[in-house]
This record gives sequence, C-alpha cells and structure tokens, in this order.
Amino acid sequence: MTKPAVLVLEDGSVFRGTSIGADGSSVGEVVFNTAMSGYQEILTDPSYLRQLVTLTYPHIGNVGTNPEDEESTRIQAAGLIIRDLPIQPSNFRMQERLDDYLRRHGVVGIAGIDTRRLTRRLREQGAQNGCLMAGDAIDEAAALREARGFPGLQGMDLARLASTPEAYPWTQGVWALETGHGGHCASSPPEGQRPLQVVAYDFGIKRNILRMLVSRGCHVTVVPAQTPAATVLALEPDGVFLSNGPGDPEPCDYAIAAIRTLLEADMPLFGICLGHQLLGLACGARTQKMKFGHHGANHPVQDLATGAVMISSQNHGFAVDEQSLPVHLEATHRSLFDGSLQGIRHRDRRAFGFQGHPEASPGPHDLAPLFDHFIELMRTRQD
Ligand SMILES: NC(=O)CC[C@H](N)C(=O)O
Repeated sequence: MTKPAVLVLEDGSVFRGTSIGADGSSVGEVVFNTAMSGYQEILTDPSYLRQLVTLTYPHIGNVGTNPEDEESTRIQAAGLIIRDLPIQPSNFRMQERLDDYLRRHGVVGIAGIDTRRLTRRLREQGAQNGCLMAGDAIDEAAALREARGFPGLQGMDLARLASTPEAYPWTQGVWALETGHGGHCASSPPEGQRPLQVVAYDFGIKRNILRMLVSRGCHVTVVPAQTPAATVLALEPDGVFLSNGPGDPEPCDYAIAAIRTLLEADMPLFGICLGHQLLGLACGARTQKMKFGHHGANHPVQDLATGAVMISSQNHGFAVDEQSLPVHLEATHRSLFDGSLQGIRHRDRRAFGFQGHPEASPGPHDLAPLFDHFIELMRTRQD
C-alpha cells in the first residue's frame, strides 16, 4: 500500500510524491548528486549526515542493496529523494530492495517527484534546507516550519558525531570485495621493508579509503576525531590520514589543533575532503560554504603541475578558498567546472590534501595514484 510523502523547502516550494521509506519526518540541507550509480554508497557515506539527498539519475534502486556496498555501518543521509523506484529490482548481489532497506534503517524517502525541477531550484538559488515528511500524518505547514527551523550546516561540527567512539584496527583490503571472499588482506610491503603503520583520523570515514590503504600494504589504526596529537604520535605511525566527514570544517578546532602538532612533528599527512579542508585551516587558509557544492561522479579536475585532466568523484559543500592560501601552501588541483580549489600541498612538510574522492565508491579511479603518493611520502621519511 503506497503512502504519501512531501518535501518542503525553506523557500516554501512543495514537492508531493509517494513514500518509499519509513514514516516520519526529517530535516537537513537538500543536495543533488549527479552520479548515475552508487546510490547505496552515497546513502551510507557519513559525509551526508544532516543532508537530504536527491539523485538526478531518474531510476534509483534497480539493483537493490547488499551489505558489501555500504561505506559505513548505516544509512547516514537524512533522507532520499528520487524520481522513480523500479517495481522489480534485479541483481545477483541483491539482498534487499531499496525501499525495504530504507524502512529497516528508519530513514524517510520520497519518489515520484520532479527531481529536475528540484535540482534547477537548488542550482539557481543555492543550497536550501528542507523537510521530508512521509506517512499518513503529513502536515505541510509543520514541514515548512521544520525546514525553516533547521539552522543549516554552516558552523555545525558533525565530525565528532560521525566518528567512531573507540580506536580499532582495519584489515580488509579492496580485493576482499572483488573476489567476494570478504576476508582480510594486506599486500606485502616491498622486500626488506616493514609494513607502513598508518593512523587514520575518523571524521566520518568511508570504508573504501581504509581498503585502499590496506591494499597498499598499510597497517591501519582508526582513531576517534577528538584524539589528541600526542596520543597519535605515541603510536609512532609512519603517516597520518585525515578522513572525509560531514559538516563545516571550521568549528572542528580539536582536529585543527591536532593537525598543527602533527605538522610540527613533520608527520606525513594525507587529507581527503573534510580532511583536506582541515589541513588547509591548520596551515592558515580559510574555508567557505559553496553555493550548492559538488556532488557527483564525473567532475573534471586539473592537475596544475602536469596539466592532466582527471575525472573525479565529489561530495562537498565547503571548500578551501584559494585566495586565502598562505605562502607555504601550494595549489595542486582545480575544478574545471567552477575553478574552485581541489588540491593543496605543503611546500616544507610531507603533507597534502585533495578535495574530491580518490577512493571513488562510487566513481572513477583516476585519482587513485594519490594513495600511492602518500605511500611514497611515508617511505621517504622511513629512509
Ligand atoms: N565528503 C566530505 O568530506 C565533505 C566535507 C565537508 N563536510 C563539506 O561538505 O565540504
């Protein structure tokens, strides 16, 4: 039996459709993602906390869901907004239909709305807060009040909420998924070299980042967002990874302070997305909220040193302001969509960051060599 659902934006626009998830209501910033596949990775990416995600590809749910495609332990997005849910999903890996998966996780979803109209509105007016209400007790006036009551992501520190409560080792490599064995694998380090010890700060980390590190022979320990630098240094790692994560990087003062100390210790550092923004802030740059951000799997990015253009996966609403870069930070990559800064490198330290997602999941793998660069930086420090 279909139930109604409604999405109300803070500007008063109303989109009426049918519920494809749990009953109830949810508020957040409404963002559009243009990736044509990977809806399950998107839903479970912790960077989507407090965001209602609309997918511009019209048919979502065709291949159902399965536990291997999860980027974290649960659905992190505040809700899902789509054009059309297939009547009969089908795939050999499917274990659960998308609508059942949303319901089991208690997450609201809406289908049957004009996602193109919604996306145009967000693109023209910029990011907007919204409320998604589903079930038999819909109250559009209340939904508008809730949408307007959401304070917005600016100034919101969500990394500490998305993070793990306790440190843990991660041992699964990429191959475990490719072979379907789900087992553990660390590729061996080169002859005569010990494995690299990496501490990964979890600000809302995606699993595929951890797999990419393990597949390159790293021993990875994941630590909570608020772990002091001294605790990390006491583990004597060869390098520290700064993860992606939700919310505004600016209020994460604990992380910015830790990164400053790690830079002073000349610790090799690699930051992705939120981690890249935090590295920028720790070095004295500024971050800013973008008009509607980048969320997709086909964003062209240019390597400024070589001129090479790579297609990248993206998911961010904030960015490091290139104009604010201090002299010791060099711009390494730029977006060819809007010219915004995509990569930075410290001129005197073994530290660099990338705004997009070299781990893809979903998306292309053009930027995967950035993980190899991190390995090289750690090896040069070992020598
Ligand atoms: N994927 C991420 O790490 C996102 C970083 C940050 N929350 C932003 O929106 O810009």
